[in-house]
Amino acid sequence: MKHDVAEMPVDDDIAPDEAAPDKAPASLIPPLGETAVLLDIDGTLLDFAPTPREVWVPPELAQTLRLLHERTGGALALVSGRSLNDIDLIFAPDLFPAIGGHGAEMRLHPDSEAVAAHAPPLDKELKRRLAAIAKLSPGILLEDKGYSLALHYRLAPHAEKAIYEAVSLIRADLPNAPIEVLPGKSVCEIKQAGFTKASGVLELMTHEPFKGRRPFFIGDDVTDDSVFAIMPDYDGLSFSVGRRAADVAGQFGAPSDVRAFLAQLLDR
Ligand SMILES: O=P(O)(O)OC[C@H]1O[C@H](O[C@H]2O[C@H](CO)[C@@H](O)[C@H](O)[C@H]2O)[C@H](O)[C@@H](O)[C@@H]1O
Ligand SMILES: [Mg+2]
Repeated sequence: MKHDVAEMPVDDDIAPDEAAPDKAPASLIPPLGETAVLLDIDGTLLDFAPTPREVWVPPELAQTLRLLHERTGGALALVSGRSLNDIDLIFAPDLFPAIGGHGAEMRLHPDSEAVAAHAPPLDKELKRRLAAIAKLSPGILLEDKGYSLALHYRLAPHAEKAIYEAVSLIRADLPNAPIEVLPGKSVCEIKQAGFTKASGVLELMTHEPFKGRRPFFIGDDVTDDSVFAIMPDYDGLSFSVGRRAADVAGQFGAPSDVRAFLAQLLDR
């Protein structure tokens, strides 16, 4: 069985588009007091690692994020497919405002316990059926994010087709289930429908200190396209990483370029 086009996985080794601006000049970004900094995590701030738990936050990046958070008056948010809990563990001891789970969760202030949840958890029985797909091959890793379940195959690339086929069969069996399949980088994720990174950002931008600012967003994956699409609504800018994308103001080759760019914003 063939994958649906919408379910096709994404290659994380695509060369940057030669035609797109290959730099994101810091001069495009408004003064830090007027902008909101919105950042995807994996493949944008952080280099890919063999497994989700093995990512590493360079100390220089942590310091850059702290300073940007301070100098934007708190208007810096991480916008990730990861759960908020996971984001906090990765960046510990730092806490940043964040949208987690592809828009399922949001926390506005780093010192706030309040997390707005925008979806019920994925059905338990469905999760069990999806989890059984991991039995297809050693190396397939399960990541349970509550609102979604991710099947990672970076360590079992040969299993990609079989994973998507097995997921398609389960979906076909549940035509009315409010779920969708998100293809990612060596990952097939099944999530509740009804929220996206963009719906999370739309809500975030209604709150202080984000409200009224000109945001910029940097992201690497197809799940980031929904946020690219809404940046013009705020007179904002988008930048992609390692891939071509519509309507971006520039693109970075790799996360190391993004880290250097963010550090540069502090020197202006
Ligand atoms: O939206 P993001 O912040 O970019 O998160 C996307 C997914 O990132 C993580 O998986 C990816 O990164 C792992 C660590 O480098 C890598 O091993 C895996 O192959 C990638 O797919 C995370 O585990 C997912 O939950 C996020 O949705
Ligand atoms: Mg990413």
